[in-house]
Amino acid sequence: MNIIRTVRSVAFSSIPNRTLSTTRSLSTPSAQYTAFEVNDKTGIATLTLNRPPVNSLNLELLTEMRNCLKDAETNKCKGLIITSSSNSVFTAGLDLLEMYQPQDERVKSFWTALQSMWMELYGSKIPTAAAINGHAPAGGCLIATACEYRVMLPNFTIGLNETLIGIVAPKWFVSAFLNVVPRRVAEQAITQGKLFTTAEAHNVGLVDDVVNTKEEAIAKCEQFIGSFKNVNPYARALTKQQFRIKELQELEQQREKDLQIFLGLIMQPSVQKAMGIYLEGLKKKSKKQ
Ligand SMILES: CCCCCCCCCCCC/C=C/CC(=O)SCCNC(=O)CCNC(=O)[C@H](O)C(C)(C)COP(=O)(O)OP(=O)(O)OC[C@H]1O[C@@H](n2cnc3c(N)ncnc32)[C@H](O)[C@@H]1OP(=O)(O)O
Repeated sequence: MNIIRTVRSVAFSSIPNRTLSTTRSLSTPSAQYTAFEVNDKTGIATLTLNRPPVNSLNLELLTEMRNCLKDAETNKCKGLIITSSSNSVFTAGLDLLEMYQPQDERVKSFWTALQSMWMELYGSKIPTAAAINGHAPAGGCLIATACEYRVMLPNFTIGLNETLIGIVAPKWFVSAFLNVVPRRVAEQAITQGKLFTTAEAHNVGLVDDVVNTKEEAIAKCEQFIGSFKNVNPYARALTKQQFRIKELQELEQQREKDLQIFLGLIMQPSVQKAMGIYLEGLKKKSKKQ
């Protein structure tokens, strides 16, 4: 079996030491917000998001994620699992501070990094799975729906809630959502900015399974990835591509236009105002806790 040696990781205290002796993780100074480990026995890579308190996706985290995804594919990992080091948040979605009163060059790099990360994940040749061990609003849901399989822990929420913040979920956010949820359910939910509870998400097919612990979630993801063990990886990748190529090509061809639409929307004074109020509300809530 191909033993994977090139991995990125950071040492951080919030993740308990794995007892699995076959998991290899090397430290690289550039990885600040992610841990990337590959199990030498199964060949499955795990990418753990670790940007406390809520894994909000800023430019650096998005860039690290993309690098890990590339590494997993280059090293021919058997599959990739995405999870979080937090006990309550998978990811709170895009870092609102990147979009609120932004700096011109940084916000452009930020959106470009999001596009790149999504294309890498959505178009990944290897099987991908999300172990959703906490809330997954907006960009969190985007990451989950880009994967091929989702398992979630109870009593959390997931969905595209952009309209509630006064922003619009871009077309590629919606198309990935539509892959897993019937059109009518999707239209209603996304226009309402609905966040589904775990049970509701399971009911509409937004998540495939519900389990009680993170360990069980990882095991389910491993099981999903293991289900391809007798399938030719090349044939699998090309077949997956047939399902996903349209959205990937669309975004690839429209990247600049998508960026300009994003900038045009978030720079509108009414959108900035709505985002400011939303952020204020989050901060007040956080102080009360
Ligand atoms: C014509 C049509 C054209 C269409 C074109 C479209 C163009 C594009 C438009 C733009 C699209 C932009 C897309 C955006 C997608 C997103 O992902 S936006 C982000 C959405 N995220 C959320 O709404 C989640 C907000 N957070 C929460 O609900 C909660 O934090 C939580 C449930 C995730 C966790 O709760 P809890 O554990 O109780 O933590 P808190 O106390 O709430 O938070 C702690 C701390 O974190 C800050 N924070 C939370 N979320 C974010 C975030 N997303 N970004 C930045 N910061 C965040 C929060 O303020 C607290 O901070 P302090 O400790 O008070 O400093």
